[in-house]
Amino acid sequence: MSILCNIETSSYINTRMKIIKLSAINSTNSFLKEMVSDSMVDDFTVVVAKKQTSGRGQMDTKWVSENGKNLIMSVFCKFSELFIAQQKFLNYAVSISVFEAVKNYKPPKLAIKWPNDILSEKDKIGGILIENSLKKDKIQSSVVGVGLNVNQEVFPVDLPNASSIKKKINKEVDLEEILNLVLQQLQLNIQLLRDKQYELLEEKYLRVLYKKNVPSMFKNSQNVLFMGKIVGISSEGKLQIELNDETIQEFGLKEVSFV
Ligand SMILES: O=C(O)CCCC[C@@H]1SC[C@@H]2NC(=O)N[C@@H]21
Repeated sequence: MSILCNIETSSYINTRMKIIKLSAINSTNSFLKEMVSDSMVDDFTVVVAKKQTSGRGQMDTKWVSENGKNLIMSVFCKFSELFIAQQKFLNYAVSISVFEAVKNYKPPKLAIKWPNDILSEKDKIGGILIENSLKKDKIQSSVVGVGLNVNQEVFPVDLPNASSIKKKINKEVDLEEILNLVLQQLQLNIQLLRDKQYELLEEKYLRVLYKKNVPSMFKNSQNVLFMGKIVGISSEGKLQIELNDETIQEFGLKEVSFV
């Protein structure tokens, strides 16, 4: 694999976790997926990069991050009993982990915006891209990608709501420290998932969900504005919004946005 020449270090941070540090890569998710297809990967292998040349976000967007300033990482997780229908709990476990790690730095109004954006105030400081390998009705394994804006201070003008922890707390954050916090949290919450602690994961997620129970303006896929409040997540992982007439409607990822 030609990409292996970028490896800076490869070590174990504890008995369970192998960590590969790269100076540059196309995408840590793509790199790990390639390793998985070559069967080179143990459970909880972590890939961290200083820079991505083709970082990927949700819904075919790009994830751009200034070289060496932020956390760019992917983790490989194996599952034996996780059904595709339980995907939302994996999403909860990962979002909660990033949230809890960032919480240590006390950025203002930290929240998870459904499904898995990390916000401080109204600004996005982190995103998550989970790519699954499926067999029949189960998730066999996942590559969990996390992009967290840590010390970047300047963002492209076309991303007015992008920010970083440093911008929010006016202090530089140690990248190695926050990496370890995210990994500790991931080990904890992925274990909860493997232990089928679904109610606990849902409770943790809903407690910090952005605008939960707060009357808000939304836009549907036909660009129609409407008022409502988020009341929960359906069993299929859709956003449940209570409308003014007290009916509850469910929305998939492409079907609704905040205004
Ligand atoms: O759109 C989003 O909010 C998700 C962004 C996820 C970005 C991370 S950075 C590390 C990993 N590698 C990628 O190419 N994407 C994810």
